Amino acid sequence: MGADTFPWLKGHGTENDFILLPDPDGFVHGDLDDDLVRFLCDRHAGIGADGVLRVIEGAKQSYVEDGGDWFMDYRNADGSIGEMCGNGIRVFARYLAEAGLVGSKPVRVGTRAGVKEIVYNDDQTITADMGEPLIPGTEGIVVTANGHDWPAVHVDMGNPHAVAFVDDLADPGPFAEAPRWTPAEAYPNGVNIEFVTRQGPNEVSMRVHERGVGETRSCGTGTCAVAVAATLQAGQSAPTTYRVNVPGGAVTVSWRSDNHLTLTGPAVIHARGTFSRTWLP
Ligand SMILES: N[C@@H](CCC[C@H](N)C(=O)O)C(=O)O
Repeated sequence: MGADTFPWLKGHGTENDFILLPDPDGFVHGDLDDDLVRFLCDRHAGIGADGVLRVIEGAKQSYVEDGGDWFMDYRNADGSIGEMCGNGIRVFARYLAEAGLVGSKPVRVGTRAGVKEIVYNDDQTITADMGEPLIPGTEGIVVTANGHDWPAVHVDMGNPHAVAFVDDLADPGPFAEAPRWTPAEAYPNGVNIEFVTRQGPNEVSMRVHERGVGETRSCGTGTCAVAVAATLQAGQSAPTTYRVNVPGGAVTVSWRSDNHLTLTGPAVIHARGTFSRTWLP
């Protein structure tokens, strides 16, 4: 279903890359087809990306009650739905600004994990209010990769995360296999797994294996989960601010005293084109 040809753009935030599909009225793509998402994200046969961000006017979508000004319909590269995407929302906000869709009021972006407010900073970074973390438990979860086991902290940022502190970021290995976790019931819908080393009192480095994608160069919700876990690990409490280094760059996460997290980082749009459905296999 959908139009024979449609416009696309590509952008990234700390090299977590996304294909944007402008669909203001929500009818170009109908209910976005998993096969189309997989094909677009394929790095060999398609355009290549970690996920797809469909841009729909908030009032014209029917996925959530409050779609904000603009709704971000996020899909992982395997076609699955992710409730929220912290790098994606900045790239989405960059697209809105460049397309002239932003007024003088802060933009409210609707997601399946609630509405998030966006601030455009003078230094060209973008800040998203990521809302409050849920911390279902800090004990009992173990992640396994490359023959090693690590205890992990469960932090939910609208989507699920398991954060494991490691001695060396090389330890989890090259992720030839997806890391596993126990108990299975902790994450019935799968999980994003972050491996973290502490670099200083307020600085950490991480690698991530994303649910529905594989290892990526960055994960914004993951950086927030990591900042929460690092704060707790250090015996600190909000307000804290962490620099979180990822393979694709660095972001700043603040855990404010009102319990909201803010995520600040870069976001760029770097390619655009027109896609023809006749190219689909
Ligand atoms: N890359 C994202 C997270 C995308 C969703 C995730 N893979 C999931 O399934 O929860 C980010 O920047 O937060």
